[in-house]
Parts: sequence; structure tokens; C-alpha cells
Amino acid sequence: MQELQVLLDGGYKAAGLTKFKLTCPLASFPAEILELGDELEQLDLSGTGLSSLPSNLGSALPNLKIAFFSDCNFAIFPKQLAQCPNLEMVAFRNNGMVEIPEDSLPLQLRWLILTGNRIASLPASIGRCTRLQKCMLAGNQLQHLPTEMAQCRKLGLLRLSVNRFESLPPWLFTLPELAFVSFAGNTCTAPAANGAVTKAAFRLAHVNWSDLELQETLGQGASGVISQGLWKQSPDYAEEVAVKLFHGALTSDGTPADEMAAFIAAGAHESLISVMGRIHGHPEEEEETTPGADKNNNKFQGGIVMQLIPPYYTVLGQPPSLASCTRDCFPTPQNGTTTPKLNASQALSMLVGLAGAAEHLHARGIAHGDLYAHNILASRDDEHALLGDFGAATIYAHGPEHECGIEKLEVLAFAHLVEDFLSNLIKTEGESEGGEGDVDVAMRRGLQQLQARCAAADVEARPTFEQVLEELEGMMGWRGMMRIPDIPNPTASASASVGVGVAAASS
Ligand SMILES: Nc1ncnc2c1ncn2[C@@H]1O[C@H](COP(=O)(O)OP(=O)(O)OP(=O)(O)O)[C@@H](O)[C@H]1O
Repeated sequence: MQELQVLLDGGYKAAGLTKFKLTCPLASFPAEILELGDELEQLDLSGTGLSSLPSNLGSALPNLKIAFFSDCNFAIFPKQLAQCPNLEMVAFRNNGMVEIPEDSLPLQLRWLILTGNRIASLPASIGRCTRLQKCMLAGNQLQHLPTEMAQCRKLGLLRLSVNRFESLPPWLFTLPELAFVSFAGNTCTAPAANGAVTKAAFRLAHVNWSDLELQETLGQGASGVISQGLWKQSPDYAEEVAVKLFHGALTSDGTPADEMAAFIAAGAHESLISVMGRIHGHPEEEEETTPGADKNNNKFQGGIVMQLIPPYYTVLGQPPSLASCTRDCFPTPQNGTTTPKLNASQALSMLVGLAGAAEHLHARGIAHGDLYAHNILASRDDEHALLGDFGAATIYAHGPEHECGIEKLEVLAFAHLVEDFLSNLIKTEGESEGGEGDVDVAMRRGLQQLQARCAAADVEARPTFEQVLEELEGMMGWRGMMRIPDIPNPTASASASVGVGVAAASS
């Protein structure tokens, strides 16, 4: 982070800074920032309270790629940003923004963050941002998206939670790359329309706060803190559990309250982190909301008790970076952080579990919305993976029309996951002892075929999770029974011996 006084004294003028950040209150945009010139790629003025930009921003900072103005006071999206020819990422979270004028969005935009504003409509010109991949619109007043947005064919992640949508536009289900969508907290997903919540809640334990003893912190996410704990169920019996206490009002994915509702509604599945009970009697539970309180307050929103996942279950991936945008990151030998990879049996077993978990969720009308490797805890030895983090989940049962489309969007997320397994998580030939056997080669080919069908640009043509699960289970079965899926084989020579296996097994 840089200092205002040094900037004003010209101290950064010839420093060749590529990144510049200030957090101190600013009455107006310091002209000295413009002197950082060609070199500057990343400007972060979040929290400074700014409300306007200079007219020559684009010409003075022609190589600006990333601009953050969150927690400022821009009531109107500043048109000057459209003049920045290389601007790819823009954030105006919590600005009280009400308007985005036509042609104000930079054309090179890949990542747009407008979470927690008061925006009632988007400009039609967003359709010209054809590179847009990630669009964060949770916590606004949107009822519709402009049909022109259907031209944003690269869109991969869309957050629409906590708006005013009565339905989702049909063109959303034609976007070939859209895989991660959240839309809880809209009229079309009103809790009253959902039987799922009450059904699952029925089986849920009532956990008294006074029966819980919190221990060390296990994880901290945008919506709350997860701690290890003891649940004292009787004077002589206590169970080790994980406790998540939800705080705050809105994350970029949605509200903690909607996350908790979806987590509870999800019920039990062997590849989902299970909720055991809901916490009652927390000291902050009864506190009144202060009238006019900041929407980002850290108010307690509820708590759940989960099964405790042992420490040898580790996350399968790292969240996307600025560069990877909508895709997870994985350790590589280049960055010196490799982890042991999975063998064919481990990978297939995990994927079967995860496809089953997704099938289980959609059978209950729940979209996970964030089906990423970084939200999966896995144990190699147990050949077991567990999906968690319901922060972007939506209970859509009995909600919008396009139920099937919602599932098929998530099938693309599963395709990405399979691709991540194939490229980053499963041992390749050189890494396996003695090279890959026929079985592993055929499994890899089977997964590639399945991945391609799950990633079909024609959203409707994608398989359902039930079909995906059936196919993966078939591959598992084939491992035991030497049965190989009937798939066209582009590399005939490599499959010659495998092909004999098919004939032998099926005869
Ligand atoms: N039941 C559990 N048992 C053990 N550890 C857990 C459990 N649930 C979560 N964790 C740990 O906490 C981390 C964060 O969990 P989670 O992703 O659910 O939090 P979050 O608040 O939703 O995070 P995010 O900011 O990604 O939305 C996990 O990666 C894991 O390390």
C-alpha cells in the first residue's frame, strides 16, 4: 500500500509502479495518480470515499487493467472508465450506486463487481462487453437483465442473489460457458415456495448454544467462521463437531441466511458435508437490528453444527486468481507447490461421489452454484471427496420455470471439475509407477468423453447429473468387471488391447 503524502510530494512519479493502492479518505481524485502513467496496471482506491474520476483517466493511465473502488460513493458508474482501453476488472462493491449509464462499461471487461448497490437496471450496452466472464450483481434491485446481455457469450459466473427477479431470462440457458450461477433471495425463489427447507429442517437437531464448547478455528469464509467444537449431548457424552457461525448481511455470492437455508435443505449425502443441527440460544440471537444499520454490519445470522471433517481431508484446489478468473488454480511444479496426485481409482471414486452429491442436490431443487475444486475436501486414502460451501447455493424447487436448465448449467461446472481432475489432479503416465495401465488409459479416455458431453455448447444437450452418475458408475463397474464404455476411439493403436478387453468382458 502506498502513502498519500509521498504521492502528493511526487515520490512515486518515476518509481515505475504497476500497482497503486490508497485507503485513506479522499475528497477528490489526486491528480498525482495520473502521473504514474503507462506503467500502472492496478489501481485500488477502495474505502477512500471517492465519488468521481478525472476526465482524462483513460489517456493518462492507458494500461490500467484492474480498478477497485469498493466502499466508495459513486452513485453513478463513471463513464471515464470506458476510455481505459485495457481495463478488464472493475469493482464498485457497496457504493450506493443507482445508475450505470449507457456506454460507460469498458469494452475489454472480463470481471465486473457491483455487489451491494441499488442498481435497478443494467445498460443494453453491456452486450458489447463480449469478453465478460464474471459478473457479480448480488444485492441490487434488478428485476430484469437486458436481452443484449445474451451477447456476453463468455460469461462463466453470474451472481444474481438478493435482487428482485420474478423469473430468469430464457437466454441465460443458452450461454455456452455459464457454469456458476447464484440467485437465492429473489421473488422467484421465495422461501414460501419451497417445501425443501421445512422437510430437511424436520430432521435437524436443535442444538443449544450452551451445550457447545468452541475450540480452534478451522476456516474463515466470507459468510462466517468455522470452528472445531464439542457438542455436549448429555452429562457423559460429547461429540466432536464443526460449528459455523454466520455473520454479516451480504457476500458476493448471497446472504448468510440463504447459505444456511440451502445447507440445511441439502440433507445428507455421503459426498456432502452434513449439517447435524441448528444452533439456538446464541447470545446475539435476540439482539435487535439497529435501525439504519450498515448493511455490511457483522450481525450474527445464525449457526449450524456440522460433522467434523478430519484434517487429512484437504481442499482439492485453490480459488480462481485474477488471471484464471472463473477457473480454480492448482499447484504446479513451476510454482513449486505440487501435492501428491490421485490414481485412477481414487479419482473415479471421488467423481462418482461428487456427481452423486450434485444429483442429490438437484433432486431437491438446490443448485450449489459454486461447484469448484476449492470447495471440496478430499482424502486420497479413503478415495472420498466432500462438497461444502453453500454460499452461492439457491433453493430453486418450485421456483423459476427452467429447472432443467439450471441443472444443466451446473453440469458444465462438473465438466470443469472433471477437466481439472484430468489436467491437475490425476497422475499422468510419467508420474505413475511403471506407466499407466490399460485400465487407467481407458478411464482417462472415458472421462474425456464425458467431460466433452457435459461441456456441450448446446446447454440442453448436456446430460443430467443422474445420467452423469450412471456413466461414472459404469466406469467404476468396468474397473471391477473389465467392462469398457462403448465410445468411439480416435486413437486406435493405443486402444487395441483395451478393445479386446471389451469384447471379452461383454461376451
Ligand atoms: N465440517 C467441517 N469440518 C472441518 N473443517 C471444515 C468444515 N467445514 C469447513 N471447514 C474448513 O473451513 C474452510 C472454509 O469453509 P467454507 O468454504 O464452508 O467457508 P465459507 O465461509 O463458505 O468460505 P467462502 O469464503 O469460500 O465462501 C474449508 O475449506 C475447511 O478447511
